[in-house]
Amino acid sequence: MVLITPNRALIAFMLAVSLVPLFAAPFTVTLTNYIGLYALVALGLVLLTGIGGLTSFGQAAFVGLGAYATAYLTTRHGMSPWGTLIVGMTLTTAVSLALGFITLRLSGHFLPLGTIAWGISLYFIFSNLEALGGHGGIDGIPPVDLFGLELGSGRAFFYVIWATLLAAIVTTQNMLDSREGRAMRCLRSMTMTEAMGINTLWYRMVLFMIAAQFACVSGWLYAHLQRFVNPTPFSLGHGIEYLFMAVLGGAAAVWGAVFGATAVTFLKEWLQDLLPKLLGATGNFEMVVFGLLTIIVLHRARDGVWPILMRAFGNRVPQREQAKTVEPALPLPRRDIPARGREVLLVRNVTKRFGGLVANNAMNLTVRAGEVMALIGPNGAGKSTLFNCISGVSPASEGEIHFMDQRIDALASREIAKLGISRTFQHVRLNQDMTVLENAAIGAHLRGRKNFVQSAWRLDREEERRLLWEAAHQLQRCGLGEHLFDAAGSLPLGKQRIVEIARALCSDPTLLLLDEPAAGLRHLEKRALAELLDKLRGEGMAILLVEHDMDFVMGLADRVVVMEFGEHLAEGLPQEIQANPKVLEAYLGGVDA
Ligand SMILES: Nc1ncnc2c1ncn2[C@@H]1O[C@H](COP(=O)(O)OP(=O)(O)OP(=O)(O)O)[C@@H](O)[C@H]1O
Repeated sequence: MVLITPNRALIAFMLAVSLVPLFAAPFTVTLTNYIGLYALVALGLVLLTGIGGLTSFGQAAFVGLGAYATAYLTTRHGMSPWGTLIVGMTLTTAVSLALGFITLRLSGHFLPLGTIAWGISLYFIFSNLEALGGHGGIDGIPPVDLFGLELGSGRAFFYVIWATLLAAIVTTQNMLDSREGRAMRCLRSMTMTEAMGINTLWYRMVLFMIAAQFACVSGWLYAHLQRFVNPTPFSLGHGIEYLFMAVLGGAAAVWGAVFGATAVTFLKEWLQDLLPKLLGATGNFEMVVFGLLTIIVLHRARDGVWPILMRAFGNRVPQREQAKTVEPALPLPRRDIPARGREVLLVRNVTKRFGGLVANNAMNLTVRAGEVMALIGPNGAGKSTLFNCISGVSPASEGEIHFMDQRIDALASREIAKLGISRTFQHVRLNQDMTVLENAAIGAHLRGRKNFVQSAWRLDREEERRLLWEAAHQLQRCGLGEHLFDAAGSLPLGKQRIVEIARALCSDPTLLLLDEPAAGLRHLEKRALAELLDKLRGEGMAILLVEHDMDFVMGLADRVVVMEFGEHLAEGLPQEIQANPKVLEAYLGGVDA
């Protein structure tokens, strides 16, 4: 059976599309032009919604911005269409960054509401501004001139539209398959992503801006295809239609945008013919059908139709072809290792309150380079809370935390990650759909520099090889060498915890915080983990671990701190702790005493 990979599908699809202007009827050419324009907008929504988990109803307004910018500037000021494209994109950048900066910092419904407000406002601006022609719009938009060739007809302009869409698809796929793309694909797990040093607000802004740019370019193309603009195609209703295209096609699949745009365009044509005949009246009845279909898709096929089609055709790689080898590369530069025995972490009188509950009460702790410190205590003693305070995931209410002589208790978790603290989570936080290798590589994010533009144009390949080589190396050290290309979600939970350790190691940390690393592991796996941690200690790493498996802790830790009810109960060598009556009484309930 011939495997239909996304790249093969892309080539076959583009070949088929390129024949349309040569053989198809004018109506089909027009329809295909519109599909290309819609797909470009839906592609932006795939990034925004499917990848970033953000919803925008305002994409039609960005299309309008691109269309009106060129309509106004070419007809009123005689600018060249290429010049207006730059103006439109600059304007879009400014608006999307401003809108994103205001709404993306706030969680919940602020972005959808903000984009609705933006969509409505712009529509009314287009409709009411005299200079923009009001409801009547602007006509007489000149055709685009390409290398002296005037692209006046739909057939001539066809290739410009589809070449633009192709470039957008390829660059989007490139970007997603990179350090920048991995960060974007993890944006739904904000706590983890920030703890890996990634500025999630920045990446949400970037996604919002890219989606707005795709919409703006679509608007520019639309204006020069139609040679006329009016406010109707840029209304909120059309913003919802774009969203429907992305949801129907598959908001997480780049190809879902093309499929969604094609399906909705044909469906709309068909319904606009059929429904008036059936109902005996005219009106936008197709919108009712789209509304019902959206509910069905969200209920029955949350990932949209595209992944279902791909599975039906035997391809189980949802987004793109993935290489199954890791190319050797130069090792990444490492940070200086502190001298063995140097105090790396100092926790002084840290208190953490959740309302009236005191989860940590005046906790004290030190961890030195080249030692494994275990933090133990019964359930609910406050161990994970202390981890969260140290790593900046949830800041302490009182007290001081110092790392390598620098006070860190007021820093955000991504700033703390930059200094050299990396952690795992009690409840595993991996992107289940990404490969084990990609998940581990998230940990190395801060060791790369290339930005999303460089990634989109594949100018990051050397760095990418080094990052993936590092991720593969750390996974191999952790005993996961044979799982590099498995989806992280396919591994048993115990192994997923080890992936988290490899991810933390990819950041080349000075201090490693491990929250219950041995949970869910079998005996031999625990032994291998203990050997790995022992090796890391030997290399000078400081390790603080929370663990309930006493055999594991007592066999590995240099020192143990015991917590109870959020307080420091005891501290000492493992054998001292095992013999401490307070610990036996309070922690072990005196069972073994
Ligand atoms: N975000 C939160 N909001 C309110 N209470 C919280 C929050 N996080 C933790 N707590 C409470 O703080 C206390 C300490 O919880 P924590 O998870 O730190 O304990 P733990 O020692 O890690 O327990 P376990 O070993 O079961 O993981 C518990 O009573 C818990 O319910």
